[in-house]
Parts: sequence; structure tokens; C-alpha cells
Amino acid sequence: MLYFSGLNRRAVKKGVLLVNLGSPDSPTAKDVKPYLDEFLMDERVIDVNPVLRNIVVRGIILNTRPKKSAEAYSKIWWDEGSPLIVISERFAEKVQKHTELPVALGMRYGSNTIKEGLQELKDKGVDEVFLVPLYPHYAMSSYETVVVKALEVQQQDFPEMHLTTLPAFYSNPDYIKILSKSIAEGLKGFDYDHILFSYHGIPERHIRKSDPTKFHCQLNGECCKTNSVAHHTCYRHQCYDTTELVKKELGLPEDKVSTSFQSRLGSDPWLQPFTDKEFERLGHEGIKKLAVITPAFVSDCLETLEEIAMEGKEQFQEAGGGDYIHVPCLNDRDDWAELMAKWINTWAEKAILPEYHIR
Ligand SMILES: C=CC1=C(C)c2cc3[nH]c(cc4nc(cc5[nH]c(cc1n2)c(C)c5CCC(=O)O)C(CCC(=O)O)=C4C)c(C)c3C=C
Ligand SMILES: [Fe+2]
Ligand SMILES: [Fe+2]
Repeated sequence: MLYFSGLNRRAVKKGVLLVNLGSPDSPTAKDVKPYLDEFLMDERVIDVNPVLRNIVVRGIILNTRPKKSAEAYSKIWWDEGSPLIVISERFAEKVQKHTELPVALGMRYGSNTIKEGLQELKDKGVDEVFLVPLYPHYAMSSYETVVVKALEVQQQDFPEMHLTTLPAFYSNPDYIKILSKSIAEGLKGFDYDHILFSYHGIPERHIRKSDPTKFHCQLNGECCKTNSVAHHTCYRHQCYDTTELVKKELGLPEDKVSTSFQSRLGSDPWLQPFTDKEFERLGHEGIKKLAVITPAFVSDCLETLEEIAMEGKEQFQEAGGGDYIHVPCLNDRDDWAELMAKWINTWAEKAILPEYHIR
């Protein structure tokens, strides 16, 4: 479909690039190593000076982590490949059914790169791209690095292209409705004692670095309750907001819901409370039936299928807990693909981005 842009009424062709994190090519240490190298050498993931990052990543982490990670990936790998990649492909195909704009998929790390995704769009004549980082929340190690990489690639290889980016949608009312519906379906028939919302963790330092005011984010929980421009880029605030909005949408009892942060790496202070410690606490406190929700991820992946659905269950039960479920991510649900297409079509027709509320 052709659209006209600006005063000169230049015909532009619009298209969409969905971007997810990426996975290794196979669940072997040989393939996990180069993938982790690219991931952890990203200055927005391990944000220390380049010399130190090289020592920490290549001199320390990559000596042991690939083998351990490969074992974890082996437990969740599908016949078709990495769950994250397969689910993202299925999602992109479904979105394509609901929009006339060409939809391409790229990964931030590993194979199926952002460059390949943009090339696919270019081959279809696209010069106006709607960039969709597949993360509900803003973090420099997830959303921001996708945007920066896409802009770098655009400037270097596709100077004629123009990118518009979908904002973090953690509080978008339509998104919250669909997320809540998926949770309600996942909880059906499970008479829970407690629901834990577990988000991917990040170092506390990242929150301070992303604070444009440089004084708002105090990491004490109180800052997140006062309205601030800092919340556009405060991952902690946005995660708590998603929990609150779902709690409200589903009318969940206040005392049966909590929020925690998983997957920490290294010894720096990371966002707390930690999910694994929460499993122990809840088990010790006599919680018998626990449901875990993982809204930092739109697709199930290593962090949900292995760390939460497998390891988490063991940790909770070892601490005295009983029945345990992990509610799947949105994955390729029809309503989620339709919502993404609605955002895309609204942008294409009216140049309007979806509504979200900063509080
Ligand atoms: C400093 C380390 C890391 C930061 C910061 C980080 C932030 C972050 N990550 C995701 C989403 C995912 N991470 C995944 C895997 C993963 N993450 C890290 C490290 C950091 N992540 C590592 C080392 C790994 C690899 C696996 C391992 O060795 O444990 C995945 C799963 C990928 C898959 O193939 O399934 C996702 C998804 C977000 C959203 C985020 C910041 C908010
Ligand atoms: Fe991660
Ligand atoms: Fe805050």
C-alpha cells in the first residue's frame, strides 16, 4: 500500500520490523558461546568500560556459562528450534494476516539479524519502517539496545529508510486487557494461594543511568509512586505498573499478589526482591498453590520455560510448597497478534502511536 508523506507528497511504502532478543542456533556450547559473546559484549547489557567488559565476559563468563546455558537450552529446545524464535515467527505470520503492510522479523543477537529484516523490507520497496521492540517495558538492556542497533544499521546500510518506534506498551489499556485475559485463562481451575509476577531483573545501576532527571529514581519504591518523566524509562516503575494494572483488571486480592525479579548475573546489586528467594519465602510461609506470571517476556523462552517453569517449581516445592503453575506468555495468541496489527494499522493510517499512561 502506498502512502504520501510530507509537503512534497512523496510516495512512501510502509512496513514493519518486529524485533525480539534472539537465541543460539542450537543448544550446544559451540553455538551458545558466540551468541552469548555478542549479547554480553553489548555495552547496554554489561555496561562497564570496554576493557573491563572484555575481561569479565571473555575472560570469565564465557569460560563456564556456555556449557551451563547449553544444558538449560537442551531442556526446552523444540524440534523446530528455539521456542523464542519459533514463537516469534508464528506471531509475525499471524500479525501479517491482519495488515497489508509487509511484516519482517529480526533478532537483536544471533541469527536472523535486524539487518536481514530491514533488507527484506527494502526488497519489498519499503522506506518507512515501524520498528517494534518486542518488550512491554523499557530497559537499556532490552528495548533501548534494539532501537540503537536498528538506527545504527539504518544509518549505515539503509540511509533512505526512516524508522518510527513503538513505545514501551506496559500500561497500554488494550495490552493490559489481553494480558489479563491470558492470565485468567491460565489460572482457570487453579485455586491459587498466591500469584507471583516475575520480571527479568536488571542491575540497579541501569535504572539510575536511564533516569533523565538523574535524581528521581531512588530504588526505594517511593519514587515509583510519584508521577515523573523518569517513568518513561524506569523499568522498575513500569514492571510494578503492569502488576498493578492486571491486579485491578482482574480484581485480584491485594494480599495474594507480589512482584519479583529473576535471572540475575554477577555480583552487582540487581533489582529486588529476587524471584528465587521469593520461591523459598513463599514455600516457607506455607503457600501451597503458587501461580507464576512472566510479563517481561511476550514469548516463552529459556527464562520462562526453564528458569521459571522447571527450576522455579523445584525451588518452591523444596521450600515446602505444593502445586505450581507457570502461566504461558502471550506468544502467538490471536488477540495479541490482532492488537499488534491494530497498532500497526493505526500508525500507518493516522501516524498515531498507541496510547499508554505514564503515572
Ligand atoms: C547482564 C546481564 C543481562 C541483562 C541486563 C539482561 C536483561 C534482559 N534480558 C531480557 C530478556 C531475555 N534474556 C534472556 C537470556 C539471557 N539473559 C542474560 C543476561 C542478561 N539479560 C543471559 C546471560 C541470557 C542467556 C541465557 C543464560 O545464560 O542464562 C532471554 C532468553 C533467550 C532465549 O534464547 O530464550 C530473554 C528473552 C530482558 C527483557 C532484559 C531486560 C529487561
Ligand atoms: Fe536476559
Ligand atoms: Fe521509581
